[in-house]
Amino acid sequence: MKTPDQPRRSALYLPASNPKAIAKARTLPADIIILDLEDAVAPDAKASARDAAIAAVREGGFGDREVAIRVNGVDTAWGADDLAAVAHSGVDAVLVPKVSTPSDIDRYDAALKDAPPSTALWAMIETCACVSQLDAIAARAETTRLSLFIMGVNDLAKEMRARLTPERTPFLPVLTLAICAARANGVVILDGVCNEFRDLGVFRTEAEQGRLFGFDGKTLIHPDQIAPCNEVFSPGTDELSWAHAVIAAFALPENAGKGAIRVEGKMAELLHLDEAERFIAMAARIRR
Ligand SMILES: CC(C)(COP(=O)(O)OP(=O)(O)OC[C@H]1O[C@@H](n2cnc3c(N)ncnc32)[C@H](O)[C@@H]1OP(=O)(O)O)[C@@H](O)C(=O)NCCC(=O)NCCSC(=O)C[C@H](O)C(=O)O
Ligand SMILES: [Mg+2]
Repeated sequence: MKTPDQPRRSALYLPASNPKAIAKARTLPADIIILDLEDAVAPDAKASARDAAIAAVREGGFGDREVAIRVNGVDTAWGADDLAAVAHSGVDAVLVPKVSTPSDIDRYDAALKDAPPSTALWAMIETCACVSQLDAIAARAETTRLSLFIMGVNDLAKEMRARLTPERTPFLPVLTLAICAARANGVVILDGVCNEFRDLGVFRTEAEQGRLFGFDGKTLIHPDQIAPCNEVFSPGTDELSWAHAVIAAFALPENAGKGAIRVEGKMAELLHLDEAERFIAMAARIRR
């Protein structure tokens, strides 16, 4: 059964116009599968890709993986038909592109008003216009189906006219702002894609940067990126051993009522106890 707090370490995009990729996705260990109707699908294939995505969701076979459909923007030639079709598909989430304002979220939410309550609204963070309104956009999680952000670094690079290098220097402030807005409003947030799908060294470095910044997981474009991504976004052996040590130390009678203690030569506060419990719960969910 899918739960709101299930792991979201890896989210693989695939063009919904590619039946081989859809079949393969059912066998891959990604936590999330995103059937794309937007930028990965050519204009002539939009309508048939929409039908293929809905058919794939209805057919199922994705197991515990969450399945999302990324629709075309509501103001494009295909957006309204995409939204009408996906609203009744029973998909786990509808991912909407190029959100710029809080009212964009309201428009997409209204378009999904007849969808089952289990269908979530996920939003791409990839326009320059959204950057100054990230907190207000994330705050729509309170009043709409919005529950997850995904960074769109390719579109952001295009709009900013920035270069997308492995260090991602021009984007770091936006990544941080988006993470803070998401965290302040209880929204899950996934990092953008790494286009270098043949160089897993570059991919791993970028995934580790995303983990360091605080993302819950990363979006992917190729099956080869799934295993390193799951590894980077799972609590590591060192983190789990530290988490168990913190929990054990706070449980000692001599530490009862204390807010700050010494664990393995370092300070641990009650906030670290929360963090330790989060790691252990996450590891248990991944094992399940
Ligand atoms: C990038 C690709 C076009 C590369 O394709 P190709 O060269 O054909 O890859 P391989 O030959 O290595 O493929 C090996 C097998 O794996 C299957 N495959 C490949 N990619 C996927 C996938 N994403 N999901 C499932 N299966 C996949 C192939 O079919 C081969 O299978 P087999 O023949 O049985 O061995 C291609 O990987 C691709 O299309 N990737 C996804 C592109 C996509 O969806 N892009 C849109 C999202 S990215 C984006 O827009 C982010 C954001 O909006 C932003 O602004 O940044
Ligand atoms: Mg994009």
